[in-house]
Amino acid sequence: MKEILVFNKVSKRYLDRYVLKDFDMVVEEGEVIRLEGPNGSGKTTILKIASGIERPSSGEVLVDGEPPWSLNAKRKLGVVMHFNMTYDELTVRENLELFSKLYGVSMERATRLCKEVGLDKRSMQKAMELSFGWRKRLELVRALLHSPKVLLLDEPFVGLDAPGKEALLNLLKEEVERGTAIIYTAPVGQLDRVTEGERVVTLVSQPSQ
Ligand SMILES: Nc1ncnc2c1ncn2[C@@H]1O[C@H](COP(=O)(O)OP(=O)(O)OP(=O)(O)O)[C@@H](O)[C@H]1O
Repeated sequence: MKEILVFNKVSKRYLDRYVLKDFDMVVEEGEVIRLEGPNGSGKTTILKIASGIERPSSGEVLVDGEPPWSLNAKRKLGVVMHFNMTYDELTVRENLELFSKLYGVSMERATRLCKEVGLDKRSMQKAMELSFGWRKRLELVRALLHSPKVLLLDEPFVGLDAPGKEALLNLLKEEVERGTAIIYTAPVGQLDRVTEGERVVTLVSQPSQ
Protein backbone atom coordinates (compact mmCIF):
# COMPACT_ATOMS: atom_id res chain seq x y z
CA MET A 1 0.00 0.00 0.00
CA LYS A 2 1.10 3.54 -0.75
CA GLU A 3 2.31 5.87 2.02
CA ILE A 4 -0.11 8.80 2.13
CA LEU A 5 0.89 10.68 5.30
CA VAL A 6 4.37 10.77 6.79
CA PHE A 7 5.62 12.41 9.99
CA ASN A 8 9.42 12.33 10.15
CA LYS A 9 11.00 13.39 13.46
CA VAL A 10 8.39 16.09 14.02
CA SER A 11 8.71 18.35 17.04
CA LYS A 12 6.40 21.14 18.12
CA ARG A 13 7.37 23.66 20.76
CA TYR A 14 5.24 26.42 22.26
CA LEU A 15 7.60 28.95 23.86
CA ASP A 16 10.00 26.76 25.84
CA ARG A 17 7.71 23.72 26.12
CA TYR A 18 7.74 20.71 23.79
CA VAL A 19 4.32 19.26 22.98
CA LEU A 20 5.74 16.76 20.47
CA LYS A 21 9.33 15.54 20.32
CA ASP A 22 10.70 13.57 17.34
CA PHE A 23 7.30 12.14 16.48
CA ASP A 24 7.37 9.55 13.66
CA MET A 25 4.32 8.07 11.94
CA VAL A 26 3.73 6.54 8.51
CA VAL A 27 0.12 6.11 7.37
CA GLU A 28 -0.79 4.06 4.32
CA GLU A 29 -3.82 4.39 2.07
CA GLY A 30 -6.94 2.87 3.65
CA GLU A 31 -5.41 2.72 7.14
CA VAL A 32 -7.30 3.87 10.22
CA ILE A 33 -5.17 5.37 12.97
CA ARG A 34 -6.49 6.12 16.42
CA LEU A 35 -4.42 8.76 18.23
CA GLU A 36 -4.96 8.08 21.89
CA GLY A 37 -3.55 9.87 24.90
CA PRO A 38 -4.32 11.96 27.95
CA ASN A 39 -5.47 15.59 27.76
CA GLY A 40 -2.62 17.78 26.62
CA SER A 41 -0.52 14.98 25.08
CA GLY A 42 -0.57 16.59 21.63
CA LYS A 43 -3.34 14.70 19.75
CA THR A 44 -4.97 17.85 18.34
CA THR A 45 -1.54 19.33 17.61
CA ILE A 46 -0.73 16.35 15.35
CA LEU A 47 -3.96 16.92 13.38
CA LYS A 48 -3.26 20.67 13.15
CA ILE A 49 0.21 19.95 11.75
CA ALA A 50 -1.06 17.25 9.36
CA SER A 51 -3.73 19.63 8.05
CA GLY A 52 -1.36 22.58 7.64
CA ILE A 53 -3.16 24.70 10.26
CA GLU A 54 0.11 24.80 12.23
CA ARG A 55 3.69 24.25 11.13
CA PRO A 56 6.07 21.98 13.03
CA SER A 57 8.98 23.59 14.87
CA SER A 58 11.22 20.99 13.21
CA GLY A 59 10.94 17.78 11.21
CA GLU A 60 9.09 16.94 8.02
CA VAL A 61 5.43 16.22 7.28
CA LEU A 62 4.26 15.05 3.85
CA VAL A 63 0.76 14.44 2.49
CA ASP A 64 1.15 12.25 -0.57
CA GLY A 65 4.66 13.65 -0.94
CA GLU A 66 3.76 17.35 -0.49
CA PRO A 67 3.83 19.68 2.54
CA PRO A 68 0.39 19.98 4.21
CA TRP A 69 0.18 23.75 3.64
CA SER A 70 0.48 23.33 -0.17
CA LEU A 71 -2.53 23.55 -2.47
CA ASN A 72 -1.95 20.00 -3.75
CA ALA A 73 -2.09 18.65 -0.19
CA LYS A 74 -5.26 20.66 0.60
CA ARG A 75 -7.00 18.95 -2.33
CA LYS A 76 -6.29 15.60 -0.68
CA LEU A 77 -7.14 16.49 2.93
CA GLY A 78 -10.54 16.40 4.65
CA VAL A 79 -10.52 17.99 8.11
CA VAL A 80 -13.02 18.14 10.97
CA MET A 81 -11.70 19.95 14.04
CA HIS A 82 -13.49 21.23 17.14
CA PHE A 83 -14.11 24.58 15.46
CA ASN A 84 -16.55 24.83 12.57
CA MET A 85 -15.41 25.59 9.04
CA THR A 86 -18.93 26.00 7.64
CA TYR A 87 -20.63 29.42 7.80
CA ASP A 88 -23.14 30.14 10.58
CA GLU A 89 -25.42 32.38 8.54
CA LEU A 90 -25.68 30.11 5.48
CA THR A 91 -28.13 27.22 5.29
CA VAL A 92 -26.93 23.62 5.11
CA ARG A 93 -27.55 23.61 1.36
CA GLU A 94 -25.90 27.01 0.77
CA ASN A 95 -22.81 25.92 2.71
CA LEU A 96 -22.53 22.72 0.70
CA GLU A 97 -23.09 24.54 -2.60
CA LEU A 98 -20.34 26.98 -1.68
CA PHE A 99 -17.80 24.31 -0.65
CA SER A 100 -18.69 22.10 -3.64
CA LYS A 101 -17.95 25.05 -5.94
CA LEU A 102 -14.67 25.78 -4.12
CA TYR A 103 -13.62 22.17 -4.61
CA GLY A 104 -14.94 22.07 -8.18
CA VAL A 105 -17.24 19.09 -7.57
CA SER A 106 -20.93 18.68 -8.41
CA MET A 107 -23.65 18.86 -5.74
CA GLU A 108 -24.49 15.20 -6.41
CA ARG A 109 -22.06 13.95 -3.80
CA ALA A 110 -23.27 16.48 -1.21
CA THR A 111 -26.87 15.44 -1.81
CA ARG A 112 -26.04 11.75 -1.42
CA LEU A 113 -23.91 12.27 1.71
CA CYS A 114 -26.64 14.45 3.28
CA LYS A 115 -29.20 11.72 2.70
CA GLU A 116 -26.92 9.14 4.27
CA VAL A 117 -26.57 11.10 7.51
CA GLY A 118 -30.16 12.42 7.53
CA LEU A 119 -29.19 16.05 6.87
CA ASP A 120 -31.44 16.24 3.79
CA LYS A 121 -34.39 17.09 6.06
CA ARG A 122 -32.47 20.07 7.44
CA SER A 123 -31.12 21.51 4.20
CA MET A 124 -32.96 24.85 4.60
CA GLN A 125 -31.81 25.45 8.19
CA LYS A 126 -29.03 27.90 8.89
CA ALA A 127 -25.87 26.16 10.12
CA MET A 128 -25.97 28.09 13.41
CA GLU A 129 -29.49 26.77 14.09
CA LEU A 130 -28.29 23.15 14.05
CA SER A 131 -27.69 21.33 17.32
CA PHE A 132 -24.11 20.27 18.09
CA GLY A 133 -24.56 16.74 16.70
CA TRP A 134 -26.19 17.94 13.46
CA ARG A 135 -23.53 20.60 12.94
CA LYS A 136 -20.93 17.83 13.32
CA ARG A 137 -22.67 15.88 10.57
CA LEU A 138 -22.59 18.97 8.35
CA GLU A 139 -18.86 19.40 9.07
CA LEU A 140 -18.26 15.76 8.14
CA VAL A 141 -20.16 16.07 4.86
CA ARG A 142 -18.23 19.29 4.09
CA ALA A 143 -14.95 17.46 4.73
CA LEU A 144 -15.90 14.59 2.40
CA LEU A 145 -17.18 16.61 -0.59
CA HIS A 146 -13.95 16.38 -2.59
CA SER A 147 -13.33 12.68 -1.79
CA PRO A 148 -10.14 13.31 0.22
CA LYS A 149 -7.34 10.74 0.45
CA VAL A 150 -6.67 11.61 4.10
CA LEU A 151 -9.40 12.36 6.61
CA LEU A 152 -8.42 14.03 9.91
CA LEU A 153 -11.03 13.97 12.67
CA ASP A 154 -10.64 15.51 16.12
CA GLU A 155 -12.68 13.47 18.63
CA PRO A 156 -15.38 12.52 16.09
CA PHE A 157 -17.62 10.66 18.56
CA VAL A 158 -17.92 13.45 21.09
CA GLY A 159 -21.45 14.87 21.37
CA LEU A 160 -23.08 12.38 19.00
CA ASP A 161 -26.09 10.31 20.04
CA ALA A 162 -26.47 6.65 18.97
CA PRO A 163 -28.01 7.43 15.53
CA GLY A 164 -25.34 10.11 15.01
CA LYS A 165 -22.55 7.62 15.77
CA GLU A 166 -24.14 5.06 13.45
CA ALA A 167 -24.35 7.60 10.61
CA LEU A 168 -20.72 8.61 11.21
CA LEU A 169 -19.52 5.00 11.26
CA ASN A 170 -21.42 4.16 8.05
CA LEU A 171 -19.80 7.07 6.22
CA LEU A 172 -16.35 6.24 7.56
CA LYS A 173 -16.71 2.56 6.59
CA GLU A 174 -17.45 3.65 3.03
CA GLU A 175 -14.40 5.91 3.09
CA VAL A 176 -12.10 3.12 4.28
CA GLU A 177 -13.41 0.87 1.48
CA ARG A 178 -12.62 3.69 -0.97
CA GLY A 179 -9.01 3.69 0.30
CA THR A 180 -9.17 6.88 2.39
CA ALA A 181 -6.77 6.97 5.34
CA ILE A 182 -8.45 8.12 8.55
CA ILE A 183 -6.57 9.60 11.48
CA TYR A 184 -8.73 10.39 14.46
CA THR A 185 -8.16 11.39 18.07
CA ALA A 186 -9.68 9.82 21.14
CA PRO A 187 -9.14 10.63 24.79
CA VAL A 188 -8.08 7.76 27.05
CA GLY A 189 -11.15 5.75 28.07
CA GLN A 190 -13.20 6.53 24.95
CA LEU A 191 -14.79 3.20 23.95
CA ASP A 192 -16.08 3.98 20.44
CA ARG A 193 -13.92 2.80 17.55
CA VAL A 194 -13.98 3.43 13.82
CA THR A 195 -12.92 -0.12 12.80
CA GLU A 196 -11.80 -3.32 14.47
CA GLY A 197 -8.52 -3.40 12.56
CA GLU A 198 -7.44 0.15 13.36
CA ARG A 199 -3.91 0.93 14.55
CA VAL A 200 -3.61 2.67 17.90
CA VAL A 201 -0.85 5.25 18.36
CA THR A 202 -0.49 6.09 22.03
CA LEU A 203 0.83 9.50 23.00
CA VAL A 204 2.36 10.45 26.31
CA SER A 205 2.56 13.94 27.77
CA GLN A 206 5.98 15.52 27.34
CA PRO A 207 7.67 16.34 30.66
CA SER A 208 7.77 20.10 31.29
CA GLN A 209 11.19 21.62 30.66
N1 LIG B 1 -1.34 27.88 20.49
C1 LIG B 1 -0.83 27.35 21.59
N2 LIG B 1 -0.01 28.06 22.40
C2 LIG B 1 0.54 27.50 23.52
N3 LIG B 1 0.31 26.23 23.92
C3 LIG B 1 -0.49 25.48 23.16
C4 LIG B 1 -1.11 25.99 21.95
N4 LIG B 1 -1.85 24.99 21.40
C5 LIG B 1 -1.71 23.92 22.23
N5 LIG B 1 -0.91 24.21 23.27
C6 LIG B 1 -0.53 23.29 24.36
O1 LIG B 1 -0.05 22.10 23.78
C7 LIG B 1 -0.42 20.97 24.57
C8 LIG B 1 -1.07 19.91 23.69
O2 LIG B 1 -2.33 20.40 23.24
P1 LIG B 1 -3.30 19.51 22.34
O3 LIG B 1 -4.56 20.28 22.18
O4 LIG B 1 -2.60 19.06 21.12
O5 LIG B 1 -3.52 18.23 23.27
P2 LIG B 1 -4.62 17.09 23.19
O6 LIG B 1 -3.91 15.79 23.42
O7 LIG B 1 -5.39 17.21 21.93
O8 LIG B 1 -5.52 17.45 24.44
P3 LIG B 1 -7.11 17.25 24.72
O9 LIG B 1 -7.31 15.78 24.93
O10 LIG B 1 -7.31 18.05 25.96
O11 LIG B 1 -7.84 17.79 23.53
C9 LIG B 1 -1.30 21.50 25.68
O12 LIG B 1 -0.55 21.60 26.86
C10 LIG B 1 -1.71 22.87 25.20
O13 LIG B 1 -1.91 23.75 26.27
